[in-house]
Amino acid sequence: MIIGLTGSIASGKSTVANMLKEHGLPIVDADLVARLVVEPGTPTLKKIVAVFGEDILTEDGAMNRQKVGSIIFHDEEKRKALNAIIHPAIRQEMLRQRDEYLENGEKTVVMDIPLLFESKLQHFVEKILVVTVTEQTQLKRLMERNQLSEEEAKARISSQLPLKVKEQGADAVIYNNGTIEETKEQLEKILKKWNVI
Ligand SMILES: CC(C)(COP(=O)(O)OP(=O)(O)OC[C@H]1O[C@@H](n2cnc3c(N)ncnc32)[C@H](O)[C@@H]1O)[C@@H](O)C(=O)NCCC(=O)NCCS
Ligand SMILES: Nc1ncnc2c1ncn2[C@@H]1O[C@H](COP(=O)(O)OP(=O)(O)OP(=O)(O)O)[C@@H](O)[C@H]1O
Repeated sequence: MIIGLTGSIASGKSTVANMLKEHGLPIVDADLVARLVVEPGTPTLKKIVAVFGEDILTEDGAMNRQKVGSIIFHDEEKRKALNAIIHPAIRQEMLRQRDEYLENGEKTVVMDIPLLFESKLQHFVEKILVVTVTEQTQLKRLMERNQLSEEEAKARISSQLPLKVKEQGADAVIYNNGTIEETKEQLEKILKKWNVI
């Protein structure tokens, strides 16, 4: 079974992905893949520089993530331009990793894709698991984790579809406002229902 794990920024996807890892399930992580495909020397980074300019590089030729983030989360056109360059490369590498796990005999693969709904990737997966929180919790956790101002955190949140919309498209929802233990209990119930554990 291919499980699509999604939610929105700081809703708790990585927290749940770690719990899935503890069950021995393989994870294909879109955020990690997004880092891989822009490593220095990659064709994707060259295309990004051609559009965004040399200013977005650090001294050692890597993509300056903070700088790119501060541009794209405040400018929809720039975000679309970045997505158009980087998303095809991310998709290709994610499918390669998924197929490798399946070829190695894994029965279940988890694809952690923050933008599953925004990028209309529902067809990549068989079951959709949405990790959700209230807007208040999301804002608080994002500001704390990334050391962002309220304005910066809100810009990031509003660049994604509302969590309420994602909940409606889910096969199962985990409400991650409570303790980590409560989240773990919800996850285990769902995995049992899906015969994964
Ligand atoms: C903008 C970048 C450089 C910021 O890097 P940074 O290290 O600060 O954040 P990180 O990569 O860990 O992403 C954190 C979260 O931001 C959100 N996010 C990232 N990119 C986007 C985007 N294009 N649109 C909306 N939300 C996004 C996701 O929820 C993601 O989980 C980076 O996120 C990036 O390269 N984004 C484009 C690729 C992408 O769309 N990634 C999302 C997964 S496919
Ligand atoms: N149940 C919880 N109780 C307290 N803190 C939590 C809980 N779940 C997650 N957090 C914290 O909230 C922050 C966001 O969680 P996490 O990194 O798992 O979100 P995410 O959805 O993967 O975010 P992103 O899309 O930005 O990568 C982290 O600092 C995490 O430690």
